Amino acid sequence: MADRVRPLIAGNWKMNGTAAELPELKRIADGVDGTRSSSPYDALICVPATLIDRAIKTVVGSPLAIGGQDCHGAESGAHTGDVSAAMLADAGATHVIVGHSERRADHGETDIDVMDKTLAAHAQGLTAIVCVGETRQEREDGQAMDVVDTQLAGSLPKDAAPGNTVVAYEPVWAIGTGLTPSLLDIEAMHDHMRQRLRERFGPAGARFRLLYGGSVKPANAGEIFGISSVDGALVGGASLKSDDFLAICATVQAR
Ligand SMILES: O=C(CO)COP(=O)(O)O
Repeated sequence: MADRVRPLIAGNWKMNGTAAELPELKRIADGVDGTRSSSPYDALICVPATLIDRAIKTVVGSPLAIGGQDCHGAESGAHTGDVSAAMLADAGATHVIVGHSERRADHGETDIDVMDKTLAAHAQGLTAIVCVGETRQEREDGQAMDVVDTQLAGSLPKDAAPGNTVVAYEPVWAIGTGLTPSLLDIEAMHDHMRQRLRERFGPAGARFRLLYGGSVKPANAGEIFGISSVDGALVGGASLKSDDFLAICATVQAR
């Protein structure tokens, strides 16, 4: 336990959330334990870019951090509709999700794009949460680890370090489906990723936080956090409800 990495419970609100949901965010902020230094875990909600500024004001004084869900790889310029890492940092975000499978699928983002976004995040002092994960077909074909290896190698820049980068393993087929890999499969993938990070980053590779994401709920969080190579979760649907998100946080504390 003592040598375990400090857990991070991160919520991804995706394209959900307007001013009407700020009271729900406040309930999460009020329910997250302790102060940043006394809490046994870090908690984060990644809200839509339009809500970051108001979210920061809503959670002020609580240990809950606020992040964005994507950033452009460029510092600024002619990219209509995009948001830069500098804009997220300016709004008060401390983290940003990059390479989520929904962006890889909906916007054709490649590993090179994800690496650029990660670098852009780092340049602004943001922690990048880099998402990787296989499709159902890739898992059925026995390719899951190869796919994740390629994504990790291609998306993580040389400057990635435990202090500026978190890796989230999110099997595409587990997202929003209620399906999850077996505990043994999650453990095998996380152990495998840890090994790859050690090979590439040396001793620092042991300290990157490795999150699991995909249908994490209060009912399964305890057993998932029981896996020693799982350092927290990236939670979608259940992060929209304060009761569910806080119940997931409570299971981390109990592990
Ligand atoms: O995509 C996810 C988090 O980024 C997971 O979403 P769900 O928890 O809704 O499956």
